Amino acid sequence: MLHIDGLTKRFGANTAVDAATIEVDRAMMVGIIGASGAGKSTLLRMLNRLTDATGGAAHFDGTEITALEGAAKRRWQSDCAMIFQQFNLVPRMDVVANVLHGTLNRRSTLATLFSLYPEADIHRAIDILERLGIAEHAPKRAEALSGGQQQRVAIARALMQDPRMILADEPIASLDPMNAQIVMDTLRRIHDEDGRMVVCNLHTLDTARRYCDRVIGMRQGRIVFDGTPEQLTTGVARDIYGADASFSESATSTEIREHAPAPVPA
Ligand SMILES: Nc1ncnc2c1ncn2[C@@H]1O[C@H](COP(=O)(O)OP(=O)(O)OP(=O)(O)O)[C@@H](O)[C@H]1O
Repeated sequence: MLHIDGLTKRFGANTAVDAATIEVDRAMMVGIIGASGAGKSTLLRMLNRLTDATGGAAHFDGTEITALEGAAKRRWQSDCAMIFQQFNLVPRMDVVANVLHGTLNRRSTLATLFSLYPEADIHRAIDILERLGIAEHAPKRAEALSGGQQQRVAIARALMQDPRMILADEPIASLDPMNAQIVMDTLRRIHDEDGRMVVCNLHTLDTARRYCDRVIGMRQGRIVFDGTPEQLTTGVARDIYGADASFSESATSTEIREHAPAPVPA
């Protein structure tokens, strides 16, 4: 299914991703973890061709995606929808229009210019919003929604493309723990119900353990762990994050906890 072979990206003297090799033979939910700067975003960006690789190759279902150009490259970018930490919605546009944006690459420039959407697409957009539990917000401007709701709109926009793979780059990094859980539940559901492959960059260990079938650990551009959530022990995590014996898992946790009330000023 997805074969990544020696994929490398250099920025000048800095090697952001160093000969990454990953074999995924069936659609699953893959989590990529690692400290800030480990190369997680760069790896995803090479897969959806926002960034060109310096070396190596990636294949999806037999097609060398790192070699695609022109229309074939655009088709692939539509086949692997990307979700970002900052949602990347058009804030002043309503929710439905944001979701319909997911069809832009298969519509004519003229239709896009005049916001002419086929009725079937509008119905589909509403159906997807319903599925994600946010249809009641359809007429609102995106900027009026909470972060968690906005991220679900971004997921709806991705689904509108009917992608073969979803790449999520730190989709919960800007969310509070409650909304983080809703968004991760949504991504997991999409995987379970649609059988779509989901590759998700995550900051936090507990999220990777809880939601992913397979976890890949990156450190300084290299893949230093590739295994099941059960194999991701505290010792392994310490290697991935490059921390010493004082490494504490809670430092990378998004678990929902009761917060102690703030002290009342005297
Ligand atoms: N466009 C760029 N130009 C130069 N260097 C870059 C560029 N993008 C990323 N880098 C560098 O590549 C390395 C990997 O960055 P990347 O953003 O992929 O890491 P990350 O694991 O996703 O980090 P974070 O969790 O902070 O997003 C870093 O050293 C970063 O400074």
